[in-house]
Amino acid sequence: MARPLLTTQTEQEHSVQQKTVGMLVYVLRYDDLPADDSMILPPITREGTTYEVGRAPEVGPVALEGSTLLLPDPFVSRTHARLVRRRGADVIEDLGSKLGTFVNGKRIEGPRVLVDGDLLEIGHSLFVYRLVEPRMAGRMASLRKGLSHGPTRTLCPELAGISTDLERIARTDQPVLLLAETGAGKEIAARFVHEKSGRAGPFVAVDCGAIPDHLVEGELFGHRRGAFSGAVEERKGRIRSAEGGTVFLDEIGNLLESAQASLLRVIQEREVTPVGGERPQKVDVRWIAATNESLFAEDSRFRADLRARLAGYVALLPPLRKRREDLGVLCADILGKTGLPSVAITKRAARALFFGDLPGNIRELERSLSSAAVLKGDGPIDLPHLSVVAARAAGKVGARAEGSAADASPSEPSPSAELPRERSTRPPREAIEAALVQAKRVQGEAARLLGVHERQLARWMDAYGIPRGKKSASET
Ligand SMILES: Nc1ncnc2c1ncn2[C@@H]1O[C@H](COP(=O)(O)OP(=O)(O)OP(=O)(O)O)[C@@H](O)[C@H]1O
Repeated sequence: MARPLLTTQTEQEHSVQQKTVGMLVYVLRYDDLPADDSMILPPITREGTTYEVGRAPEVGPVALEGSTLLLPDPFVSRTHARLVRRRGADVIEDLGSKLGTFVNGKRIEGPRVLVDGDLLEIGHSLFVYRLVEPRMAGRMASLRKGLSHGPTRTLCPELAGISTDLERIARTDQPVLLLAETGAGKEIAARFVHEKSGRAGPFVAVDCGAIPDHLVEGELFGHRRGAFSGAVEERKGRIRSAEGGTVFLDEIGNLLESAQASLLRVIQEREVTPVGGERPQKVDVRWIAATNESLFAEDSRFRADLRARLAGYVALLPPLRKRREDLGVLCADILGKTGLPSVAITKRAARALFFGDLPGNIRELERSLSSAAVLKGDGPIDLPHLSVVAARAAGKVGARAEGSAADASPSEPSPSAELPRERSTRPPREAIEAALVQAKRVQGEAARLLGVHERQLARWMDAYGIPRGKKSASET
């Protein structure tokens, strides 16, 4: 008879272990942002397995030797911290390091269960912890440095999954609809599809939100000479310019309703009639559309039939705050363009920039880092060099202090204003269950493992319908 995997576990614990696997990603070092040495560590799948993290004896690349991760970081103690899989959860413990181990900007006092998206600082080295499906965790770990995604790479499991799908879809004629927040990399993804499509024609991007209303149809479909006043010569239009290639309709949600109807006809009939023309012209293009609006909302003014035409494959690209494991690659890509051999950032500035919501996504990161790299002079990037972060922090402080915005110095924002609020978002059910299992169902202990107040844990347990645990270890 086959032996159960873990004979001491209850069924509930076992299912917690099966659903997701922890994936620890070494992201970057504050003292060398463009180093481009991010690495996905093999997942810990067996009970009791441990990683130790310590300082590398010499300067060199980050190295995994057996189960020890060696960081070339002078702020890391020789034996600094340990990650251990215990009762279906991954737990981080400080091993008496000199400078401590931090989760989401807070020094840990004892063992701490990690949950999806946690930001771990060991010395000046930043890690992101993700919970992913076991199959995906294995795949990502085998890639180690991430999956290539156009001109860049990704270590984010969700984006890697989308990127793989996009590469396969690229070889078909299926239209692609990219949904993402502003600056999250829609155009990069669209160019990736074009590159992988093997289509010989050009990639033509059209910003549907930037064309004045009265010019939209002429711009897209072209016009005959004399079609309207000002049409002094014939124009091909953007769609026919992409013949044999790809049309990328950015901000499609802003397209005029009349143009939506014409575009629908073009996609259906595969022919374009220029403004003022009578004879339609055949066109062979691949359609990619993108928007940061919800075209699927009930009150959307976007035509459902056009949406259905464009949505051959729909990709929901994650915002940067959900893929912080890519920060190392992005910093290297962005700072690589500056030509600076090495760029450092102070810990407080790193927290303000990397731990915040980053509503402008990659574009915000790009602008912040590029200008900070100029402003910093010979030293590291510090808070006063991060003008966007500073302005936002000042805005928040101002909003809170009702009319006292002037009190908030834009050159010295409070880093805490940008830090994610301590576990205000509900972790997944399995993380809560794992903490309860680990704490032998003593709620106070489970709350401590999760880094929240006991009352907060109780609210989450109620929301998930998890039965209440024990008030103390002595309670039966
Ligand atoms: N890997 C990368 N390395 C460096 N810069 C990047 C990377 N990915 C994206 N960017 C930059 O981030 C910015 C936003 O990327 P992109 O234009 O693809 O996003 P978008 O979602 O299309 O933006 P928008 O919503 O404004 O149309 C661009 O300036 C782009 O050059």
